[in-house]
Amino acid sequence: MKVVVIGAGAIGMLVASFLSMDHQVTLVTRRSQQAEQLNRHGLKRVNLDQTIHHSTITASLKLPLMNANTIVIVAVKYGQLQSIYPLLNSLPKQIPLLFLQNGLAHFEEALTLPQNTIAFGSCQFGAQKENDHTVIHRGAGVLKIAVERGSKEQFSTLLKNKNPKFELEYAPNAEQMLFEKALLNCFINPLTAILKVKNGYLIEQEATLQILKQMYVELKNAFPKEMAKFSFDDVKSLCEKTATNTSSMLADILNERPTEIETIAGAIIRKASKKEIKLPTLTNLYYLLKAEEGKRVEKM
Ligand SMILES: NC(=O)C1=CN([C@@H]2O[C@H](COP(=O)(O)OP(=O)(O)OC[C@H]3O[C@@H](n4cnc5c(N)ncnc54)[C@H](OP(=O)(O)O)[C@@H]3O)[C@@H](O)[C@H]2O)C=CC1
Ligand SMILES: CC(C)(CO)C(=O)C(=O)O
Repeated sequence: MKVVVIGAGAIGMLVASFLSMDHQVTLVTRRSQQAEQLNRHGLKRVNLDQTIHHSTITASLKLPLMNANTIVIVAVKYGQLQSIYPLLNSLPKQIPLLFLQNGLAHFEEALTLPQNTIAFGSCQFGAQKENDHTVIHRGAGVLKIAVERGSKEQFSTLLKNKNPKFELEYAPNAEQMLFEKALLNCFINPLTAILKVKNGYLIEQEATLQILKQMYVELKNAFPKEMAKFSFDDVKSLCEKTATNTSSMLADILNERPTEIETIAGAIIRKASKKEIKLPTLTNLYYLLKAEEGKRVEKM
């Protein structure tokens, strides 16, 4: 089938690289230099075991011609979606869309698009962009796909993938899946971005472990049903599996880009606040991260 991936960042390049092993993939970039690099050198993936895979994909600034057998995957950051919505709006209604953002804010926005089939993904793995044509796989984990509207069948070819290095699975409820992932991101993303450490560091140090534990107790108190799905060991396990990853929020801080703090921690804090429950640890991390983002504005 034809797969169009919009956004050639860490996740877009990793997903495009794995899917190109079975499908015809077009990677839509924002910058012409990146499209040129990808078309000249190909897309290079550094696997978990350090082996190298070269993928054959087409890179382009524009969307390719699509047919009934095309899926569009949106792999830009939440803050960049606003610039993509007009493009998605203009696509035929029959083209299924799959959104791969972390956080909660894109859920309702995506559902206002006219496409018949809208799905959401939850990436439980790490990816790091090394340069415009190289991506590093940082931690094994599944890509969960939940179809919120329309036909699950449109994703069945994609889900037939049997690559053990890149597992895909259906999740029954998109909103729940995104909520659970956002909770997990609350443990890893703000703290790694504030401390400027890789994910694994959080469970190596007693001090950071204590912060994670405190946050676990507070989140469990606020969201007992959702938090019942994972134990503190699951939080540790995600840190362990993605130990060498630069979290997506740390990557934003290091590259002086806006972070996804609002759609991740902000959204969770607001949900708790609606229940009149405070999340002091997460709220402190939220403000520290905002202060870190503010520093960049001052520098300019
Ligand atoms: N990285 C990770 O380990 C994980 C990330 N995620 C989530 O996946 C999502 C993507 O994150 P990630 O890949 O890390 O982000 P990146 O910042 O690495 O990639 C985003 C890409 O989108 C591109 N882009 C922005 N605007 C447009 C546009 N209008 N048209 C085409 N491309 C555009 C950017 O291009 P340019 O470079 O030119 O600005 C960039 O390459 C986020 O929601 C993140 O939270 C989830 C799990 C793990
Ligand atoms: C899975 C994890 C924690 C990987 O770093 C991630 O979602 C992110 O970086 O945003």
